[in-house]
Amino acid sequence: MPAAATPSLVGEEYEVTVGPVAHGGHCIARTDEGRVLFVRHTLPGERVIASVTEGDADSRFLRADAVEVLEASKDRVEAPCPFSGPGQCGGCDWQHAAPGAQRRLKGAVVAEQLQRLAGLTPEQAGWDGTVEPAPGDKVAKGEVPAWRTRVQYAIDEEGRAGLRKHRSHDVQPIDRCLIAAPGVSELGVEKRSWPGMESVEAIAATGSGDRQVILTPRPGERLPIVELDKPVSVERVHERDGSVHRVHGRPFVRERAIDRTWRVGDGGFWQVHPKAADLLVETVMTGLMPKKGDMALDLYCGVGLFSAALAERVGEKGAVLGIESGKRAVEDARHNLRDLERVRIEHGKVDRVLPRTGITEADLVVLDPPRSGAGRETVKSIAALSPRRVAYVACDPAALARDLAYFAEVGYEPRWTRVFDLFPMTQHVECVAVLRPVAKGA
Ligand SMILES: C[S@@+](CC[C@H](N)C(=O)[O-])C[C@H]1O[C@@H](n2cnc3c(N)ncnc32)[C@H](O)[C@@H]1O
Repeated sequence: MPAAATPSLVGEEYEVTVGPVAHGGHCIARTDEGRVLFVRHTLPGERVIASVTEGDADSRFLRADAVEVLEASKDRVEAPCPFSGPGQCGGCDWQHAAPGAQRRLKGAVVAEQLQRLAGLTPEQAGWDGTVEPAPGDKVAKGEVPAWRTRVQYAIDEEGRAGLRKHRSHDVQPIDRCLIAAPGVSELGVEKRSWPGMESVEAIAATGSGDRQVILTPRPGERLPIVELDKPVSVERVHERDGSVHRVHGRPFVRERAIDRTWRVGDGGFWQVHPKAADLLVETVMTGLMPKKGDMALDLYCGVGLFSAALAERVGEKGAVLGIESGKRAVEDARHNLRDLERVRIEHGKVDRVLPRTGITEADLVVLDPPRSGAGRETVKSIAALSPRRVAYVACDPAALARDLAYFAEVGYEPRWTRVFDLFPMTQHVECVAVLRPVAKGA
């Protein structure tokens, strides 16, 4: 006889006192029977009714939403966005927290990850424990920075644009997104119907005025002719099979950062916050202190942002090698850096390309991996080149902390770390850790 299915607890309600924040945009609570709950839409110290959204009687932990707040935290504010709240848009995690509290929550998560996965206190990581707002962001209560220069709208069965609900394919239709940059909102994607489409990505480039709309149709659907509220200088359509059909305009947007223009083609990575690229380059260069004649590596180099900054500093006697796995990004990087003779960009995955570059020593390394981080083998390959400084740019503090533990194994320690709130209202942060070899005899 097949074993009886464990009964689901979805919809069960528990009255709980909420404990600390955890990685993932939720807080931890325990039911009277000792079940662990990951509760969204709440804040540490609150007394809430938590309604289970995922899990059954055998689950190690349950996911839940705070559906009623019995005792509110002093950090709680009315969510500025009408689409935020239990069962609604999954895009933002901390709409209900005052801006300063959002940064404290993010700081607590970074501290917890560093301690748990790398065994580092903030002091040992060279971090003052603060999460710094991006320059120019509104940080007062009730103000929402409109920072998102790239928004991927999901389209529901009725052709309405919205954003996905938390951990779901369901779409929350919206009529505006408060964190979308003005250039994205002005396109009016939410105001028109998109029958037959699965997603619509809207991009408003920084500094050039370029805009791009990328459409992904549902299987078997035809591509529409699109008219948007604002002229779109670039407009492209993804076919389902992965090929790309050009409708009109350029197949890329031009971004501006570090006084250069960057071609970023279809699907290529570019930081979403308009201030991020300049801020991260400045932070990384301050940490690495490149010198004329240095040999520098830019791992996971995207369209070449850090490579350019390094090349300008290491001069004619130095050299920069970038490694990037995206074919289109490599083409863009080579195009973007064509004036910098001492830069070479290799196409391929870092873990495969790095051990085969023929380079046996490097003075400086910057690595900016995707959310999964770099991993032990790549960290070993970096250490084998004996760089005097390594700058690690991380969009996931868990991956950073895990990789810092690997760096410790091969004799590198953080000299300092900074943490930036480049994703206000969401749980995400960007960290930069600068590492150096552990002093001999230490
Ligand atoms: C966070 S982005 C950083 C890009 C660039 N440093 C910047 O700031 O614009 C990570 C980049 O790594 C690339 N990537 C992902 N996995 C990779 C791998 N295993 N090897 C090389 N590049 C990879 C992605 O295509 C993406 O361009």
